[in-house]
Amino acid sequence: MNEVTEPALRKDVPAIEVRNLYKSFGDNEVLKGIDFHVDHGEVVCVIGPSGSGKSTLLRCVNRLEEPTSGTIMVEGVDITDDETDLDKVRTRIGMVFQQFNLFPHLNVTRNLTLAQIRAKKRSKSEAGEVAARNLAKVGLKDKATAFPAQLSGGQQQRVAIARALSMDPDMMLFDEPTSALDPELVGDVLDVMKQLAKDGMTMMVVTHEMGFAREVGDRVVFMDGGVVVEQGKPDDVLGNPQHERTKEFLSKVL
Ligand SMILES: Nc1ncnc2c1ncn2[C@@H]1O[C@H](COP(=O)(O)OP(=O)(O)OP(=O)(O)O)[C@@H](O)[C@H]1O
Repeated sequence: MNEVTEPALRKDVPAIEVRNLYKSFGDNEVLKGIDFHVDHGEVVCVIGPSGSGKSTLLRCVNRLEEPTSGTIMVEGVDITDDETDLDKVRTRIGMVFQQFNLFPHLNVTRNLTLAQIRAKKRSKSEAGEVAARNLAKVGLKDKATAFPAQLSGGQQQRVAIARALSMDPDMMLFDEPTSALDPELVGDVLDVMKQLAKDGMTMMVVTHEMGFAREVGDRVVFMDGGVVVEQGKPDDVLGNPQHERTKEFLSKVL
């Protein structure tokens, strides 16, 4: 079986580039002209109040939501163009959700190998090797045969990260990956994400973890009311915000 290989990664354009993006759900205009980008190897943390459109922006980036208008380029490919083969682009994007979305009836290894075998056409043994390598990366080598229900929420989220990594993504999107976790389990997941960032992974992280944004983010983007209000280096946006809306939000969360 020949593994499916993807076209070469374009480094001369941003990993993600969003231009003038609008998204409405019925009468509710949630994104109102967003310009946003993530460079290769960059960690961009998107923060903002509940309902500001952070998750919707992230979900538009791999077309889990269809934008109302605007352009989204992923590694130079226009994913808002109807002619684009979305599946090919999606395989380059690893996605981690608030709810871990593991298959409950499959053990950890099978959770990691299923998509590799189906979408990447890897053999079972090859997929198993990749799975083992990524489980080791998230510190869960000893859980290969466990079922999701036997794991803590933090362990399940680390399995979800390992599953995404097993598809060899060029970039990872995280949608509030620690929001569903008990506080004492959050650190282990953030540590795995920190290591990924150190290894050079391109990351877009929607998060309420301001400590993570400050320590790990290369750039922080503050959204409110469906627009990007302010963005810049974490120490600037979080430590010396320029806009009243940013100041007001940070006064509540820091
Ligand atoms: N599938 C959907 N159908 C209808 N409305 C939606 C849908 N998804 C999101 N919305 C609405 O879009 C708005 C923005 O939601 P979104 O989840 O993007 O915000 P958020 O900034 O990520 O908030 P939170 O931090 O609470 O997750 C909300 O008013 C929400 O109700």
